[in-house]
Amino acid sequence: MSLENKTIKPEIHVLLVAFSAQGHINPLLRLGKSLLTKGFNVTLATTELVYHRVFKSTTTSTTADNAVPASYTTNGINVLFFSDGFDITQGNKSPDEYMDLIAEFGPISLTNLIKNNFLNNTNKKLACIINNPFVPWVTNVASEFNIPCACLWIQPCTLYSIYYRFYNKLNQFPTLENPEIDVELPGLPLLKPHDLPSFVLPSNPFGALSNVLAEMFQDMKKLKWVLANSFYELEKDVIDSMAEIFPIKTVGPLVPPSLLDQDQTQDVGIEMWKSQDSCIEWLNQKPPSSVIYISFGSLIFLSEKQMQSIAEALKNSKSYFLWVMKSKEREEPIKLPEKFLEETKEKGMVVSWCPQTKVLVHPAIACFLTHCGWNSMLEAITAGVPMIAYPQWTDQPTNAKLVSDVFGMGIRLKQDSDGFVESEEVERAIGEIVGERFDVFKKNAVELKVAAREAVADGGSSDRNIQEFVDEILASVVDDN
Ligand SMILES: O=c1ccn([C@@H]2O[C@H](COP(=O)(O)OP(=O)(O)O[C@H]3O[C@H](CO)[C@@H](O)[C@H](O)[C@H]3O)[C@@H](O)[C@H]2O)c(=O)[nH]1
Repeated sequence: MSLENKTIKPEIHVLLVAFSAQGHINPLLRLGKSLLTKGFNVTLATTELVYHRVFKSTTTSTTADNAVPASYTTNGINVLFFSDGFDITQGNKSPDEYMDLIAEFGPISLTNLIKNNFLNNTNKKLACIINNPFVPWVTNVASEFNIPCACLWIQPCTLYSIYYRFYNKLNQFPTLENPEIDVELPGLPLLKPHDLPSFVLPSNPFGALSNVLAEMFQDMKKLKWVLANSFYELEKDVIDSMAEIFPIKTVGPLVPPSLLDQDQTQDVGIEMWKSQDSCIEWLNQKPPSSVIYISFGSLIFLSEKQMQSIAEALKNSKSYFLWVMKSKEREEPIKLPEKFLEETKEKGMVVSWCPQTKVLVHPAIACFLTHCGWNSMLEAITAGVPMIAYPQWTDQPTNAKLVSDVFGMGIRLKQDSDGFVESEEVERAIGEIVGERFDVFKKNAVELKVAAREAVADGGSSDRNIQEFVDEILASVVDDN
């Protein structure tokens, strides 16, 4: 079924609502792009904070310095900004403070945005709202207007299953009294406490974020669909295990089109930092599969001691390396371990931000030392690059378990109880992954790379799921009329 062969008069709109983070916005925008090609009108609503941090530099708004434009368009998707109550002139907020603020101001701002942009216009039919985790209140706004709501889950389906079962008390998890128990869940290998997401551990210090997840998973009835940025062939067993409980439909990988051999000019993703593209020139001079790429995503800043330990390992290893070392603030100079750059100038390059997806597909890359953020992992999977997992918090420990024990495309570093990794361990892991076992990891990685392309190709599992979702939205519009 397509929009053209229906006799619906008003324009059919889909509204995407994203939390203020690049890793949340980009998968939603890419799903929006697919819906655009199916004939829907697509709008992204995100916070004014995102406008100031990301879009401001790319718009040609003539408004006063801190004023937010009424709307903005990126590759066919309309972008609207709503207030999260955050005043950018007042400095940063802790995650807990920010979650409280957005939960208080978000629902009112979004309600007004929907009324002003959709409900006051009889030519527009808002057929579906799609949110993502960390803005669970969006489902309440949608149900007040009686608009069907979907959630795009932006972590592995494995995490969806774990959280669903944990927050609804379906299985046994570690407790304060019994912190060391292993967890056995359908479709997954046995999970030790250090394989579990930090939010489900009794030691979890991230109260507000965990509460927001609890709110989502304990009140799923307002969600008509749960979609996932993953693909069926990657997490088949765990997806099947949720089918009878609360199904999740994979629609990914929602990665830049270039990673899937598609037209990159059609990408809708945003970038939080300007990348140092000179690293591609540098990679061009290196032999195939000779460089270790190291990056810990957009949120994590390692301790000085940990950076020294990794630096020591890179200095001693025989491989070349490309290391993304973010500065806390964009303008600040990067803090490098003493003499490190000088000692390694023949074999390494350090940048503050790189074009990661171009780096991962470069033939010179041998493996990726990663914190296991799900966007980075999906990019590595689609590029067919083996990984060394160095997880820190939230979903990352479980993602690391997937790398080593489910996807078979890498190994996890041995960490002490504080998460610290000794330099010898990093050196050992690099030796292991680029040594004898490289061919096995690479073979598994390439198989998943092929499966990812098949999933998004015409008639593939994700393509079929998107079409099914589209048909169901259209059916609900027709029922409504
Ligand atoms: O130099 C760099 C480094 C990173 N990236 C991009 O930045 C994104 C990083 O995303 P991700 O790997 O998901 O890491 P985080 O930004 O840390 O993501 C947060 O959000 C993810 C999705 O919910 C979770 O899986 C993570 O644990 C959480 O930390 C990726 O698209 C990278 O391509 C660049 O473009 N250049």
